[in-house]
Amino acid sequence: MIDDRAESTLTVQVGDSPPTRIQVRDWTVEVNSGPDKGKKVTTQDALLRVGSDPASDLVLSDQTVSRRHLELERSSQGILLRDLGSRNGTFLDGHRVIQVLLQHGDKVQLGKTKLVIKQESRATEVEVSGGADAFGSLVGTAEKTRVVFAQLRGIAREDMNLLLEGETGTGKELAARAVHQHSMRRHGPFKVVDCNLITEEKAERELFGGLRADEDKGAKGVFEASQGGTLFLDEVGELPLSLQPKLLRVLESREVPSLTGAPMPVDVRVIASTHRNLEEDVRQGRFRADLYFRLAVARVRLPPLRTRREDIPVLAQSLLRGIKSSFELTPQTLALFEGYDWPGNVRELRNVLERGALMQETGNSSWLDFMAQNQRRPDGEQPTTSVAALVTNMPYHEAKDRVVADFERLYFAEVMRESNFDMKKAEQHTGLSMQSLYRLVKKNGLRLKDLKNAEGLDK
Ligand SMILES: Nc1ncnc2c1ncn2[C@@H]1O[C@H](COP(=O)(O)OP(=O)(O)OP(=O)(O)O)[C@@H](O)[C@H]1O
Repeated sequence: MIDDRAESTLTVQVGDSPPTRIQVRDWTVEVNSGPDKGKKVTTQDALLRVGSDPASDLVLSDQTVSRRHLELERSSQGILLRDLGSRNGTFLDGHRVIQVLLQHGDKVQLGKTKLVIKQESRATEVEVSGGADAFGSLVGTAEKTRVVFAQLRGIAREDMNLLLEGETGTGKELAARAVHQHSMRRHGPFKVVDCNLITEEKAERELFGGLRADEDKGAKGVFEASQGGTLFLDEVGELPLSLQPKLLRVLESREVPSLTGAPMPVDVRVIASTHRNLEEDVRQGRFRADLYFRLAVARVRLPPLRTRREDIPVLAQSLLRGIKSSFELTPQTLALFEGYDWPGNVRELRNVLERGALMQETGNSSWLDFMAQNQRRPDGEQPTTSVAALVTNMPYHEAKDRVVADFERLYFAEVMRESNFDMKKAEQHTGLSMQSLYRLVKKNGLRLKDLKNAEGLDK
């Protein structure tokens, strides 16, 4: 449907404007009534997820609340609420809302729960680069991204442990590498441990060292191998509870057992990552509080790509350079990318570009086709559909709503861009009435100021 032949190509310069200082303000979401009354979260993060899923930032026990019910995003205009296809809906002043800009003090109803959203007066000033920015191999241009880079730059200089939070594919491992490269440990080793794979038996041998079998005598534990450098504990929330005290002991004593059993000092900075809400895991007894505080001396949250769409052009350019493809990005393609939600974040964008480059070579250029085909499991082995990847762990109605919402967003983004936001053309193309079209276009977040010829509407 969309012609991907290049009309113009886009180039983005990194670091081309002087730095500016911006204020990052705290904001609070508090449960005003319902089963979790009194529970609250205060944050400087750009995004806060609310639901009954334990990975949410505000976890509700209210059974009428969906697992992924809504998300709140701080933007320059205020707090933007997005219902994530919840089963029982989200209400503001008695009206069901899909997406709405909240005012300070607004009360939002979801199930039996009422939330109040407040902007706090406390603010921190952060110096960020102007324009586009980079930190190690991470690139970005959105203000949120530049704030994250400024935080990481500051933390890299200090020798403290760091916890990186964020959804899959948001760049946590790249961020850890970049912090290492910008720290005084940069000439030392950078080692990665995937905590998903650590079992009790493996932990003694591979993680902490000591107690090695004869055939392993020459092998070092990973703490010892990271001596003078950085150890990245990927998905630390998956570390079995039984091993957590051992890790805590090493972090506190800065020693691991040597071959002789005598303690050996280790000088290692630990950076951990998680896609979970570890604070909630601590509350639920799934993660030790003392270990959490040791790891999260500094904490940085990498925002999902859907909340920093301005990053997409510069990211796409940079990823294409990495793929070494001659593939050209047209404004239409970028517009389509910017209208998509990227549940797999930057990794998914990279996969789409790799697939796009391949499809271009084979003469097939339908973006919709390959956006739909794009969803594969992170290990890249077992092909699956976008639908299955997103929703298999949700109840049926929630899953269905979510899939329909995703389809609508993609469909209307493409139709409106193809028709150059001409409502009459879009009406003919979709076969919908002007009223329905208008409602669906608006619901799916397309900019009203771009719409043309929207006559005959009963607004
Ligand atoms: N800001 C960025 N700039 C450039 N590339 C990025 C950026 N963020 C992520 N990427 C790309 O996305 C891929 C995934 O990043 P990374 O492995 O660091 O994510 P992650 O958050 O650690 O994911 P997971 O939690 O699934 O392990 C990287 O290989 C890189 O290509």
